[in-house]
Amino acid sequence: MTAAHPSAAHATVLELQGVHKLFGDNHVLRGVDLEIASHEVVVVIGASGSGKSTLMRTINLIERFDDGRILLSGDDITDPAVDVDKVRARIGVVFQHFNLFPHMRVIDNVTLAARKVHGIAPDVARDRAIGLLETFGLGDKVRDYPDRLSGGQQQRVAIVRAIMTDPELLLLDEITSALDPMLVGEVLDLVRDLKNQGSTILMATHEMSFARSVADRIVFMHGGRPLETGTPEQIFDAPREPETREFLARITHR
Ligand SMILES: Nc1ncnc2c1ncn2[C@@H]1O[C@H](COP(=O)(O)OP(=O)(O)OP(=O)(O)O)[C@@H](O)[C@H]1O
Repeated sequence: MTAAHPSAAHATVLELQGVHKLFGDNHVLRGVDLEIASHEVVVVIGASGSGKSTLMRTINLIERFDDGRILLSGDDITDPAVDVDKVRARIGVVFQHFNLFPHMRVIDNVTLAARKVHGIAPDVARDRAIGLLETFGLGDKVRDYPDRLSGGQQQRVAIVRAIMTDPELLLLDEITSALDPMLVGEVLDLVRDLKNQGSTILMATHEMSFARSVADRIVFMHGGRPLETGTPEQIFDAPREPETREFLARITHR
């Protein structure tokens, strides 16, 4: 397995410049600067409430933010004139809760937004969905309803849905937090497959061993901004900042 490493040869997919977000007087994001290169897997770690989900939701334009800029492959997606649906077709998102429609079969869950929001022709969407479901071991679930699937299978379906538009960036927000521990591995294996296929991924997780094995770069969020960023070895084995050391000691002993 060859890990993708950020280098000058890789184009920048995502760039955050001084992003601030407040909920009332709760100043959650305090000037976040972050760059992600093409094919890079960046994992965001940090204490509960440090703003990881808010960061994800801000990038996908679910949360309005208060200051700063976000560029996607050089395009300012925070310009008020942007077409939000077009931006969202370029960013795949998976949340903690799968949010599949219970009354729709897997194939329809996977193709719905691609057809209705992103304008992909129904037969093209269907062929692509079946191909992806087969690739990720869900080929026999195409016509099932979500309640016939395990939580891990449902989350894999949600990931397939997120990559239907072949997005430039995939945001994965605590995608294993709601799963039975037995089912976490199959979902993380799919993320590993996506990395090996060259996806560009920003992921928030509490799965530290996965972060260590898959991330090209770890971002430690603290005090509303990335306090420390580095390779997994730098962050987990030789953190510079006392806050990083304290966080890691706490989760190790949990
Ligand atoms: N919709 C909202 N309205 C008001 N406050 C919010 C909202 N969403 C998040 N917050 C606040 O923003 C802060 C950061 O929350 P966020 O969910 O981003 O943290 P997190 O790092 O993802 O936490 P966790 O690891 O528990 O998922 C918290 O203080 C939270 O209460």
